[in-house]
Amino acid sequence: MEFHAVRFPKYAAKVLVFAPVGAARLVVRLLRWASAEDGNWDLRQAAAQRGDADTWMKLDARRQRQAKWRWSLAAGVGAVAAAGGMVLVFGDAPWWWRAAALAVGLPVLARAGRPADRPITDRVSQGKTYRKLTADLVRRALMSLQLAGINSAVAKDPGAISFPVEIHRDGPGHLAIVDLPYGVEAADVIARRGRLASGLRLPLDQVWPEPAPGHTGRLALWVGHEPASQMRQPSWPLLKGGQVDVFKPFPFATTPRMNVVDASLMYRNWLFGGQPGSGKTFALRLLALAAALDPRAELRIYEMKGVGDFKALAPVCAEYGNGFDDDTLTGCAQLIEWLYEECQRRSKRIDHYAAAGKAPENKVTPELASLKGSGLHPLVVCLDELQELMLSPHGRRAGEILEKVIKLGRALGVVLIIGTQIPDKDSLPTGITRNVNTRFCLSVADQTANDMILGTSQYKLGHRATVFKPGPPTEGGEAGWGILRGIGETGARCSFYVDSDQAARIIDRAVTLRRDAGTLPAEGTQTRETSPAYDVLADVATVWPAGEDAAWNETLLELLAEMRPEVYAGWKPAQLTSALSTHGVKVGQVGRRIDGKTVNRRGPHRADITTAITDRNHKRSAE
Ligand SMILES: Nc1ncnc2c1ncn2[C@@H]1O[C@H](COP(=O)(O)OP(=O)(O)OP(=O)(O)O)[C@@H](O)[C@H]1O
Repeated sequence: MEFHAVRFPKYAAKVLVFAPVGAARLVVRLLRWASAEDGNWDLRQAAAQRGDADTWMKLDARRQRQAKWRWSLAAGVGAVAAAGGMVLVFGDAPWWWRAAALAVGLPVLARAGRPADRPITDRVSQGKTYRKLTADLVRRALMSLQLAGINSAVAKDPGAISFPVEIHRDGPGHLAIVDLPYGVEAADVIARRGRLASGLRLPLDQVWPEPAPGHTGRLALWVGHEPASQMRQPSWPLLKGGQVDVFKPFPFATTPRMNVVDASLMYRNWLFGGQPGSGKTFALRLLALAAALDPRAELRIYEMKGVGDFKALAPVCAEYGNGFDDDTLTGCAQLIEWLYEECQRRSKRIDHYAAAGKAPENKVTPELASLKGSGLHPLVVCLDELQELMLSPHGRRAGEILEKVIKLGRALGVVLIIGTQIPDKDSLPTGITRNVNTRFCLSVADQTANDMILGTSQYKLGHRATVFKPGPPTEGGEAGWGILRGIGETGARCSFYVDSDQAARIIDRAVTLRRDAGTLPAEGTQTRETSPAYDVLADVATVWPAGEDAAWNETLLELLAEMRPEVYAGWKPAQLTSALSTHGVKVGQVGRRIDGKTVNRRGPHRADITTAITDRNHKRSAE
């Protein structure tokens, strides 16, 4: 019934189209019948071909006799129909008479008018498999999972699976809240989503088990009327128009029930993880597009896969890098260093505004973000495929600094958005994972990857992005689907889909917004406001203590700080070690005799510094 109810407007339109055709057809049929031509047509034809005029005359006389009464009957029917029509149209019959006549008459006419192969109503058997969720069905499906805990409990007590709330309609589907037998966890069921779907005889993406609040044995099983892949996700509400305020929520994804989930950028850091084809880049790009639609937000993007998924955004970026070559990775590492300095600059500015009473809680406010010259405008930095940087020689230091930036940046208007394919601890330092507050885990291969992205124990709690199939929906995959944690309740979400052409059109709008606001970066100028430039190799060589083959980091730092306090003041020895290591200089133990005793501390050898400088000069002249 419900199936037909939703299709009523479609049926009504079809009826209106086919009814006039049907009326004409019926009139033609009536006239043919009245003329009685069809009755002995074949016999008359045969007689005519034989030249048997006598028989033909007899047959035709018979036809005429028949036609006579049929014509009178047809005329009668015509007169009654015409009179009835006149009364309905011009008479003072009550409105519901007319409505009833239309309700009965039009479908009859439409039935006569429709082509034989196009029924007015859709056949239910052709529709999607729709199954009203009943307690019996859920029980049967749960039993089919072959979970010992469920089956043995139900064998003893058929009421071991209970429903604290009656199964009810919830959006375009039904929701069953299920209390599983004692000791069975909702997570055990969620891990067997495929079997559960089989038990319900439904496609996988129509069956959405999730942990329900209350206790770990409580399952929220939502079953859609249609598979998610067949439900048309609405297009991104910001596709055609609109602006974003990064301090306010904007649409980001939909739930399986097609409810819109809003996301926000300010005071957040995002981590996107997933295997190739999971839709990670598209989801991350959606956030970048949203940021582009706030003309105050400065965008800096590095995509280290090198395919140019973010190229459309380049015109609005203050900095954009694409690739995994040495230069791009170095650029990204320098951006991270710059971010850390920027955080320090911003925290001084915040102090200044806090003292003036303009930054309560020592946080960037929308007012400060909009204030030209405050230096506290939103800064959105996207680093996609971060594993490329982390696994490069820049990785260690970049990881350390990025962790600091994540910790500091949130209150300072710096939003970091990170995407990675490989979330192991070398590709994504745990210091970073621990400090992000919003995570979107798309299809991943295993529990480890799941928990690296979503956080410890999430897999155990039933938040499992392993259930999603990678690949675009056109090929049966579930790209765009993932578990979103940190915004509202943790659960399965599908990010809005915006293809590259649409992205380019959105950026056209963003360019206009930024041109009007005076924030469009001038073409070809990728600027970073920086501290005075420094070259650690050259600086170390300059301050090198005369006559020494090796020197302690501490000694060097003292000399460096004297030479360039604005750069080196406050550096820790480990910082010098890692700065030198990015240039290939190894820092080892250096022994010195102090008060007659040998003291070992870390430091570089002069020869290594000289070699590194020579190598660099060679490389530069080769380029
Ligand atoms: N939300 C979505 N809805 C529908 N299709 C999507 C969605 N997101 C992505 N896709 C499709 O899936 C494909 C893969 O997406 P994407 O390139 O973002 O994957 P990825 O996880 O970044 O993969 P890789 O790591 O290889 O770059 C895209 O070509 C796109 O067509």
